[in-house]
Amino acid sequence: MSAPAIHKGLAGVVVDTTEVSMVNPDTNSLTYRGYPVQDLAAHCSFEEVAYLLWHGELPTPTELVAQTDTERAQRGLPADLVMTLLALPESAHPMDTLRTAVSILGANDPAEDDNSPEANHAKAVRLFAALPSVVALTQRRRHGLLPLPPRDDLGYAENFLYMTLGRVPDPVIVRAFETSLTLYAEHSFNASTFTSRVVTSTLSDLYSAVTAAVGALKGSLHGGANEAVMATFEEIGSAENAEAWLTKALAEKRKIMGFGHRVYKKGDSRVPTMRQALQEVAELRDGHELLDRYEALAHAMYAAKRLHPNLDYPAGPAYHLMGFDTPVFTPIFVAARITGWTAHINEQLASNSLIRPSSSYSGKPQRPITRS
Ligand SMILES: CC(=O)SCCNC(=O)CCNC(=O)[C@H](O)C(C)(C)COP(=O)(O)OP(=O)(O)OC[C@H]1O[C@@H](n2cnc3c(N)ncnc32)[C@H](O)[C@@H]1OP(=O)(O)O
Ligand SMILES: O=C([O-])CC(=O)C(=O)O
Repeated sequence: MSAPAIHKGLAGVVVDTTEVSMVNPDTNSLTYRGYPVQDLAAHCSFEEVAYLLWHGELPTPTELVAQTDTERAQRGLPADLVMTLLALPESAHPMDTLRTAVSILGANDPAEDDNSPEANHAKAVRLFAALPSVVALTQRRRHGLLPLPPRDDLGYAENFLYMTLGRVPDPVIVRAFETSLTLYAEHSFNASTFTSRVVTSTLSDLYSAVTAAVGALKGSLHGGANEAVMATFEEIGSAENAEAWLTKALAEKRKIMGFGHRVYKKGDSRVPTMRQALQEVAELRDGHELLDRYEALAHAMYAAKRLHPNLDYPAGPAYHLMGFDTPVFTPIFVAARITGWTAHINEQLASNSLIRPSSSYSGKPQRPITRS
């Protein structure tokens, strides 16, 4: 019997179809429900993008108002959830706090085990509404500040920034932040989305699938890279050090976070849009020196390994200049990706098959128990 082919990391394996988004590395394009992500970032609010991912079409004004009303009404966190989150150790990573918050929101939802599309859509909007409050709570706690109540007179991105930073920043910052949310919202069968689909395929509940997806996104080979990028810029110190820093890091066989991608081998389709947003934030926030480090490392990396930046590379420094602490970068990614994850959860349920691949055994041959 010949040994089965092993698809390590499932690289290149097509496991299902999806109507949610298409990543095309040949044309370097990404579409959500058929719309190029760059066009969505330029012309639509993040709330409209969320609606599109969930429903397959952009909303009419009436549909958008209905979704907005539901979302704004659920932005606040229940007091007992706030108490529980504040009881976690101060050293807890904000991704741990967020993962715990999703789990508690699930335990408190009487419809947790209702897997109908309607019930799961209601849960998706509930998490979409609540997650910015959790992210804001974690950042404010790091500075000894109490959570701020949400404002229902502000759009999603503005309110997110207001609750975290304590004020609505310049419209340039709001727009750049909203762009990042749209770019982060969805990316086909990436590791965290696939995780959510694996959990869903067992007929578990949406909150469990999202909790698991948060865990998958935390890793530095996936969403955690946006935080690791900032650590890299701090280690480098200044643009002049970038090349020498990289030579040493590569000699030590380190992975350089924010570079490379499983699917895009000629560059990440989202990077030019986020690089432009970073530029605008840097101009407003005196970020030229950070931009110099960004360019110096990107050039050195291309020269050394022919590897391009992925979305986490411009997003990390952009969030830094907007005023977010590095440990809340990946939680922001969660708040955006909740839209894509939940669209995939309902798609998985609509045509479910248990996800359970096979393995090739490489352990000891069968043997009897022998005791002396
Ligand atoms: C939003 C997102 O999640 S985007 C991804 C964010 N993650 C990161 O930025 C982490 C850094 N990047 C990586 O580790 C990888 O590029 C991944 C995990 C994203 C993709 O990995 P894979 O598709 O498995 O690519 P693979 O690891 O086969 O890379 C091919 C070669 O390039 C090297 N390589 C790829 N990325 C990097 C990197 N960032 N730094 C150094 N070397 C790298 C690999 O070591 C490998 O070299 P080898 O052939 O000598 O072993
Ligand atoms: O697609 C991937 O493997 C990772 C990624 O870029 C994303 O999830 O946005």
